[in-house]
Amino acid sequence: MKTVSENRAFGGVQGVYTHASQSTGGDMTFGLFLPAQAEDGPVPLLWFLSGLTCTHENAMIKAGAQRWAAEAGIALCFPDTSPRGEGVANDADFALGQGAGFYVNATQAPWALHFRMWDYVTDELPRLLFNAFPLAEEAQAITGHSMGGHGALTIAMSFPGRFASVSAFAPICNPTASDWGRPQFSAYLGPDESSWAAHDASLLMRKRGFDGPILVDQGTADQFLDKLKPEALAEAMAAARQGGTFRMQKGYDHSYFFVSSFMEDHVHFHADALLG
Ligand SMILES: N[C@@H](CCC(=O)N[C@@H](CS)C(=O)NCC(=O)O)C(=O)O
Repeated sequence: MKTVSENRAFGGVQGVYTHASQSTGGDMTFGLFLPAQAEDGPVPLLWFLSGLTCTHENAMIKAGAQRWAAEAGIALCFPDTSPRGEGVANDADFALGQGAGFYVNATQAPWALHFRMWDYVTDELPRLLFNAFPLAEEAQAITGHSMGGHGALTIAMSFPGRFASVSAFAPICNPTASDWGRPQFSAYLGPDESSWAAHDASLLMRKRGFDGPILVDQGTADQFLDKLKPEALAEAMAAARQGGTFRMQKGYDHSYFFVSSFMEDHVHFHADALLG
């Protein structure tokens, strides 16, 4: 692992690191914020998974999470959203290929070679982080924006007991029924739609739900509402009798102005679950 940069922030350190990844077969970059409390021992970890077109950097510099995480004594990890590089498959559509890994393990050519973001985020990167940094493996929570909200929700429901809490900002809620989902799952996972269900938060909600608190925020003026399908997740939560909070935020769009507006609430929500 190589250090790209480390900057003092809110009494802690915002770092950026690269490492050779086995799951994606190339170098991967991530951001990690360690609060000052990490100098005295392991701290809880909140994952932030980002959306389409994002690298590790967008949320790190625009979501405004560090201030609240520093106060709560929680670390933040900002993974990249896909493998990258010249030898890595890509597509002219910004919603497929580099910057659009959708947090799945691709099984289809040409994607299967590198696009293994499920393994990367749920297995390889956690192992690396818990070995290299003062982080408490038993105290994890997860959040994300848009495609990253989809990743956060599907990962949280797929690993019962791993995450104390899950939240999402404008998540892609029902990708198997959306233009943000169907083309990508066809490309990455192939035509057999039965393999898609494990990556649809609304279907997982009806099947398993999440054993812990959930917070979802969605702007009513989001330009991508027809693709995000918040109603599918809200209906699934009600049908599954899932405890949780689903908020429609009047007038907010899809941007990081929306994300940063509600970041304090989300970090406090996760801090309550992680620290009691
Ligand atoms: N570039 C796309 C929009 C993609 C987009 O809004 N991406 C969101 C996540 S789904 C984002 O976070 N973009 C990067 C940023 O705002 O920093 C378009 O023109 O329609």
